[in-house]
Amino acid sequence: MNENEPRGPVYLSEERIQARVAELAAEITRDYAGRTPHLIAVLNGAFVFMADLVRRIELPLTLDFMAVASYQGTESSGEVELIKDLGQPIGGRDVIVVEDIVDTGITLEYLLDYLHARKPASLRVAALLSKPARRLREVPVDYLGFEIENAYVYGYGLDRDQLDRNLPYITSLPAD
Ligand SMILES: O=P(O)(O)OC[C@H]1O[C@H](OP(=O)(O)OP(=O)(O)O)[C@H](O)[C@@H]1O
Ligand SMILES: Nc1nc2[nH]cnc2c(=O)[nH]1
Ligand SMILES: [Mg+2]
Repeated sequence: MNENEPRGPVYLSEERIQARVAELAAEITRDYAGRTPHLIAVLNGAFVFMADLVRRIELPLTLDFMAVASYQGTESSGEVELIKDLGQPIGGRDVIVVEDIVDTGITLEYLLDYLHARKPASLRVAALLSKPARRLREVPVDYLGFEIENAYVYGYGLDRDQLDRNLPYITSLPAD
């Protein structure tokens, strides 16, 4: 079998992802006209989405990365651990948090509390994927790529036991 063949159903093709990322970037470009947004991606999962998104935003911008972890394998531990803090202050900045997926919402809730306390001028969220069926915390997503059903997905930055983050499309684990 070809190593690059999808293992499960292709959930979202590379073409669909790229088209949607371009739409989100156009919305951000319109909404932040005249400003210099500061994008903060959440490592590791959001690194691919972040790289594609920023290259399509037609504005001056700055960016940073934070790292948190709450998942072991495919299950959330329910506790968020800060692994890498902000590299630059965000006081007075127009911050956009960039996430690959909002699942239970626990990670995003933690991040929004953490960032809000540092007094940005504004704070919004861009997430490629959302799984509303799994939500345990109510969290805002201002720029959403796709709402998806309750399946464990991977590829395009998202991992399957740390592997497959490099797939250019998104696929899913077959149901048990
Ligand atoms: O809404 P939640 O249930 O909190 O889940 C979403 C978070 O889980 C994943 O990250 P993970 O902690 O697995 O680390 P990773 O980004 O390094 O894959 C994903 O990238 C989100 O950050
Ligand atoms: N890779 C991956 N990470 C997640 N973190 C929370 N939900 C998911 C998911 O569906 N896939
Ligand atoms: Mg993550």
